[in-house]
Amino acid sequence: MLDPRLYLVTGDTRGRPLADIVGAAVDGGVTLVQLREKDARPDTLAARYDELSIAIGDTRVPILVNDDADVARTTGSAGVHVGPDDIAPAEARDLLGADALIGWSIHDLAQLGDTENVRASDYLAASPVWATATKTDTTAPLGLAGVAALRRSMPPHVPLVAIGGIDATNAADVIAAGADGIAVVSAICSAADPEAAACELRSTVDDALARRES
Ligand SMILES: Cc1ncc(COP(=O)(O)OP(=O)(O)O)c(N)n1
Ligand SMILES: Cc1ncsc1CCOP(=O)(O)O
Ligand SMILES: [Mg+2]
Repeated sequence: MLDPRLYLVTGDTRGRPLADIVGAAVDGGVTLVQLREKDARPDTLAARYDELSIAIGDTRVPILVNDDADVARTTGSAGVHVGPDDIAPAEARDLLGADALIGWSIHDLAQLGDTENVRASDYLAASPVWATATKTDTTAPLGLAGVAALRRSMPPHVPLVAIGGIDATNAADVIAAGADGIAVVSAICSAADPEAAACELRSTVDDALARRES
């Protein structure tokens, strides 16, 4: 069962071992992990996947691989996240099968018209909500109004995660706008205490979801 509330996408750890950061973040309440190393070769990515898999232990938190569906398949990972420069979700579904988790980056409302790929996706990612130094080659930021517009236009049963410039100060706004979870890189990977950072983000998201549902 996909729990999109707090999604850690891996990134710069300020010199600390990635597996330590991911393990701490999962202890702090991360519900989903994506291994994202844009410059890694497939064998390096697969080795990193194995390290993360050990780090999360028996928590059952799913680990997805960014971009590379072949590595996702050969490592036995939970699935893949794809965007405009990657294979399409429907193609990833053919490759990985019905049980895989497949996420798709959404940049504008028009993309929702691609019903084959929306249907092939387990979640959609509003990308980016705000400009971020972590990824500079993005399309125009959607803002909170863009998140709300996507949520209104999407199939109601499909989870929407929001990514880009999200931290503890604005996470509740993103949930209030209609996201079902937040995806973060720097708010956890760059934090002095990644477990505490994850814990704060998770309770902020949980509180905002409870307010939205009350
Ligand atoms: C959860 C999540 N959302 C969006 C992205 C961005 O994917 P993409 O547009 O393919 O860009 P890269 O990550 O490949 O640079 C993501 N990775 N995760
Ligand atoms: C991978 C990705 N896709 C869209 S924005 C982004 C980076 C988000 O990083 P941060 O959480 O540090 O803003
Ligand atoms: Mg990509």
